[in-house]
Amino acid sequence: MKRWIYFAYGVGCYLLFMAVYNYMAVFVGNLVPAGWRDSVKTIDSGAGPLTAFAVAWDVALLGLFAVQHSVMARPAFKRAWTRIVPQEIERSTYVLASSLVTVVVMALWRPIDMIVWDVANPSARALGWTLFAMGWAMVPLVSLLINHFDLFGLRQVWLHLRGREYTALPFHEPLLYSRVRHPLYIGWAIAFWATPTMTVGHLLFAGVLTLYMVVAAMIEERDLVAHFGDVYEGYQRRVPMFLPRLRAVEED
Ligand SMILES: C[S@@+](CC[C@H](N)C(=O)[O-])C[C@H]1O[C@@H](n2cnc3c(N)ncnc32)[C@H](O)[C@@H]1O
Repeated sequence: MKRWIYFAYGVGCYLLFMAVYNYMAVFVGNLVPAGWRDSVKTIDSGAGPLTAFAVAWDVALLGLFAVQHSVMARPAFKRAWTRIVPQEIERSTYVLASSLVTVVVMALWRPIDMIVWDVANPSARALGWTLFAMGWAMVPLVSLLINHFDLFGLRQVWLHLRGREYTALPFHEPLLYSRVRHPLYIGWAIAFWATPTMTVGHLLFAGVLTLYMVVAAMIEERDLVAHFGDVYEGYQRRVPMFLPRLRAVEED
């Protein structure tokens, strides 16, 4: 019975994350039909002036997101945390906490409507939207490369349901991972930055989260070196963090 409860909990956390992820794309892209703009919150919905308070408020919300994400992902936190939360549902609980914090950030977000750029050319606008769609598609696709189901806690509850021991995933460098070490974060950055109309609020969101991902990647790599040892250190020497090397430059 307990196995089924854990499994249902894991699936529930996963489905909640998927719903939040889809709403986040709507939120960041302001993808709300005209008639619904008063009732569905987006990054730019409602008039919001540029004030020091609005900037501080939004940065504090993003700080909350960063702290939850990074602290709960650390091995030391997990060791302490799993004295309270069963090991099998630790990852699902992380996914649940991340989803709830993301909902809080979006719900309490204060839009700052001053325009930074607004592309007029229709082809350039279409290019902006194409990049936006690519970014939001890239995140789940890249997660499939390393192991989507482990990342979101489903593998853990599935193995438990089948009465099998959890095994940590091996190091690998499939497709994009052979060009850059953090393609998932590249996907997020594209999703946040690609827009034909950029407001100060949206710029703050994209800028702070991009900065956070750079710091998060450095912290994550310390754990990956501790976990995979020489293999990951060799990977660090061969493969750049975020920007792929151009072959022509490599051969020079
Ligand atoms: C949220 S994912 C982000 C992965 C990476 N930072 C990126 O942007 O693509 C974090 C987890 O992916 C796993 N991971 C990252 N790189 C990996 C690799 N090359 N091989 C296996 N697992 C990896 C680690 O377990 C890490 O905790």
